[in-house]
This record gives sequence, structure tokens and C-alpha cells, in this order.
Amino acid sequence: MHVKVEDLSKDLSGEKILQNINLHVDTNEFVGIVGPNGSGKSTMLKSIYRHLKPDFGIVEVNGENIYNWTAKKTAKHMAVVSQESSVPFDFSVKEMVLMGRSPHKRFLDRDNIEDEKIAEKALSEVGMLSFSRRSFASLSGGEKQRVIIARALTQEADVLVLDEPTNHLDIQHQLQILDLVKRLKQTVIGALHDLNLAAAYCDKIYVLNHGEIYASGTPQDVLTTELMRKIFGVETVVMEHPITKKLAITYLSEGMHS
Ligand SMILES: Nc1ncnc2c1ncn2[C@@H]1O[C@H](COP(=O)(O)OP(=O)(O)OP(=O)(O)O)[C@@H](O)[C@H]1O
Repeated sequence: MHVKVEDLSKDLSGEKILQNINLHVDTNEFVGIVGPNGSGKSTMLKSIYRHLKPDFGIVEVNGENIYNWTAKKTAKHMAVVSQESSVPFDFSVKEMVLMGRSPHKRFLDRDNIEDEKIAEKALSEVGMLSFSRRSFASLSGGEKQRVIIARALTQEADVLVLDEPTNHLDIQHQLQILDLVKRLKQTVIGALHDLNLAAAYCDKIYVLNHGEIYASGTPQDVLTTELMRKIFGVETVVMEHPITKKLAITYLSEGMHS
């Protein structure tokens, strides 16, 4: 499934937060959204996952305006890992992940063996199967994040929207989750702060600045020394890593100059 955002604008509290956003994610493409704090990444993703209606512009999935979809249809096709995944009650880890199956069920349908298998596979993929019976509330921040990701996988949606998915995760689990997402070969749109991870995993990157798309293209096209100086205000050395062949960005803070 492909995603198209056309001419999207959004004001909040009288401020222009997003202006004329145009974005295209091809089927099975992993698109990264990067940009400084407050540049509008989460607001844009919320507009894409129908959480915040744009004032202007459209969001289409496979050519259909998702604001014409029901919540259930949206959940069947789009799974979201956001920074606001709070839980009102104390569910077990397994119960949390099984919630991902609800878009596929009718009201009052119970979970069946197939649902259990899908949930267990997802928990195993994020390395959390042994935590199945634990209370979700008792988990650490990173463990919770991995369970939320397992819930999104359990949804078996065609499009995955990730708002800082590796927030809270140690380096091993950051790589584990991004490897997993890449392996799934789904259509993915994700906001990432770590530019080296964005360069390593994304097919295409959009750079947001003050609510506008400043640049887009392959990591090589976009993540240049000039762009990082202008948009992020940091000096960098950017080169192709001899082993990974991906971009490797080294940050040069003032204290590092010899
Ligand atoms: N309800 C609101 N009313 C007014 N301004 C808002 C509201 N919600 C968000 N904003 C502002 O919109 C801007 C964009 O916020 P957003 O959370 O989309 O940025 P972001 O790029 O995801 O930032 P970060 O990297 O810090 O997570 C920020 O300046 C924020 O303060």
C-alpha cells in the first residue's frame, strides 16, 4: 500500500505548525522523517494516522482519502507506534499485544488460537515473549516500547507509522527493532532522531524544518554536511562507511576540534 500526502497544512492555537506538506511513500518503502525538535514531525504523523485532521490537504492510502475511512478500517490498514501509548488499566503484556487483533474481529468476538499465535510471534520478535504474563505497567520504558511495537505487528496492517520507535531503547534493541521493521517489507513512515540510523535504514528521507519540507531524497542526497549545518546547527563529517557502505555521520562539537 502506498501513502500520499498532498498540500497538507495545519494550524494549532493560531500558529502555523505544518505548511504545504507533500510526501509520497511507495509500497514497501521505509521513509524517514527527520528534523529538529518542534519542526512538526509528530504533528505530521498524527495527521497521517487520522489523529489530527488537517486544515487543508489530503492524506491518501492507495488512492483513498483516509478521512473517509472508519476507525476500524484505518486500524486494519495502518498500525501506529506513537509516543502517547498510555494504558488506562493494568493489562498483562499478552493482553496488550492481543489488542492489536481487534480491528480484525467483530464486537465481542473472543481471541482464538490464531490470534494467540500471532501475538506470541510478535512478542518473540521483539524479545518479550518471556514477559507475557507480566503486568504492562510494571515494565521499564524500553520494555513497554517493545510491547507496543509487538502490538502494532500483531495488527498485521499494511502501513506502519512510527513516531520515534526507538525512543527508550538501548542500542541492541534499537537495531533489533529497525532490523525487524526492515525485514517485514511493509510500507513504513517513521520519525527518527538518530540520523545515522535514518541513513542506515531509510530508503528515502524527508527533512522537516519549521513545519515545511526542506529537503527529500535518498539519505545520500539529503544528509549532507551543508544541510546538517543549516537545519540542525551542527558541524559534521559525512562519509560512506567502508564496511556497511551506508552514510556515516560524525558530529564535531567545538570541544572535539584538535
Ligand atoms: N496543541 C498545540 N497547540 C499549540 N502548539 C502546538 C500544539 N501541539 C504542538 N504544538 C507545537 O507544534 C510544533 C511542532 O510540534 P511536534 O510535536 O509536531 O514537533 P516534533 O518535530 O515532533 O518535535 P520533537 O522532535 O521535539 O518531538 C511545536 O512547536 C509544538 O510546540
